[in-house]
Amino acid sequence: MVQGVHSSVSATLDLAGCLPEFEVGTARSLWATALPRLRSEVGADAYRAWIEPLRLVGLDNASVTFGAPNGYAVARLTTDYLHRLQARWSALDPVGRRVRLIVADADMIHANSSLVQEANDDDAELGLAGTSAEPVELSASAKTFANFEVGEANRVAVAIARGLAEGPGTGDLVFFHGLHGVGKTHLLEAIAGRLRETSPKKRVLLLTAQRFLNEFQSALRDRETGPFKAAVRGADILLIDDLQLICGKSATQDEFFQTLDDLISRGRTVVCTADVAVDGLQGLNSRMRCVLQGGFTAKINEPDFELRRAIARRKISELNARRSGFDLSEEAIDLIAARITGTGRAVEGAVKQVFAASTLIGREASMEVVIEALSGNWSPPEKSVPVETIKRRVAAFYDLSLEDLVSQRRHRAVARPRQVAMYFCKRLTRRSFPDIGQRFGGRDHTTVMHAVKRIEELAAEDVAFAAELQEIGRKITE
Ligand SMILES: Nc1ncnc2c1ncn2[C@@H]1O[C@H](COP(=O)(O)OP(=O)(O)OP(=O)(O)O)[C@@H](O)[C@H]1O
Repeated sequence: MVQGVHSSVSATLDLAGCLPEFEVGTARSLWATALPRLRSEVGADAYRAWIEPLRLVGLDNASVTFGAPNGYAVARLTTDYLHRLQARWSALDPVGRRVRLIVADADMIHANSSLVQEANDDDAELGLAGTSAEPVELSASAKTFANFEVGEANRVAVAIARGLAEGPGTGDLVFFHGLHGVGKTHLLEAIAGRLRETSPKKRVLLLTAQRFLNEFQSALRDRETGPFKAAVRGADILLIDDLQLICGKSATQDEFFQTLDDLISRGRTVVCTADVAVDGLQGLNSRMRCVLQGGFTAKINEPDFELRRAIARRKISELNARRSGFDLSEEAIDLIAARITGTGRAVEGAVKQVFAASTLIGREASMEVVIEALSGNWSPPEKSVPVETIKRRVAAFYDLSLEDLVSQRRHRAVARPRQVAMYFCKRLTRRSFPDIGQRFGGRDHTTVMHAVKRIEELAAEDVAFAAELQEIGRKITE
């Protein structure tokens, strides 16, 4: 998994058992020796932004591991600075260990916050810090604006996020909400990553609300809330993910409210996400509700067909970086986007499933492999409806005969209702594209895929058509 972050300048000898003593303490002083040189090589700003936050978190016979505060930092370090880190390290280490980079703590972004500092200091004793340290799958997990696909579903949220990342205002409170998997965390990480580039001096803290809760409760238990408060309130920009997790926890909510109040009154920025809109947050106290309602709010919707295609393409190219040669045809991408009608995470999961299937059998991801891999992954229809019922209800709605609906006539007055009927067959049954095609006058599966896509596009563009679809859907399922 970590191969992606290895430098090519690596020692590949099997050194186990024949190493000179090389303790963690030695490694730390060696790193301390390398730092001034690195600073002069990369310049003070880049040093502060990328290298200074690194912590030595692991050491074995073959490699030395540094923890960076997030996937974005790992990606940036790997592309721009790993060769230098490796060169400096190799010049000092008698056995030339390979330099590896991992995310030391996915929740905490800002390495200079006292919370992270303390964690690193404690962990350093162990040589392998933070049991939570997870190796990073490089391109797949660095969440940036560059790898976040934009469409109607998330355009407003992305514009706000970009604005914050380029230059946060003073005292802004922003609230993003949307279903699980629509990309809220991705956006927060993108904001944090970009801020580290544009404003390396700003203290950016990204926490899940769960982490906020845990840290706060453990501080309460120890009767020592001061350091926790100082760390959180010391942020210039506080990003809190999954706010719904602290709803109903009254002491934590109060603390969060005070934090928010304190930060905003001092012109700092707070960004929160949740899986529902403010009104839907159960157990949120009225003060918090009121404050959140006063901020900027943007909903991130589920992606439409086009956006799902873009996300699928993006995830394919990220996986391609891990196994070159992995690619999918446009037809296969259409199939995924038409069939996986959930969130970005669902699309990503489907692509990964195809990747795993084609890797397992050591074959190209042909259409056959894609269909096979996704067969257990179809989103279940909300309600299973016989194809004949769909055809009859759609024909009745448009005042057409059943024969017209399945005929070869291509006049728009017949072709559009046919597409609508195909769309509902896909949405409300488990039938495959070829099967549906067969039931509409022996048409090809690509015609059905095109129909689904077209209807989704029209519904996104035209409110009246979306309402018409809803009405037809209601008639079919009543
Ligand atoms: N528009 C998009 N472009 C690229 N990737 C996306 C997009 N939307 C979602 N994803 C991907 O889907 C996955 C899930 O996204 P993320 O974790 O950000 O969702 P979330 O809304 O925070 O979910 P949760 O509420 O469960 O935390 C991530 O790997 C993310 O990169």
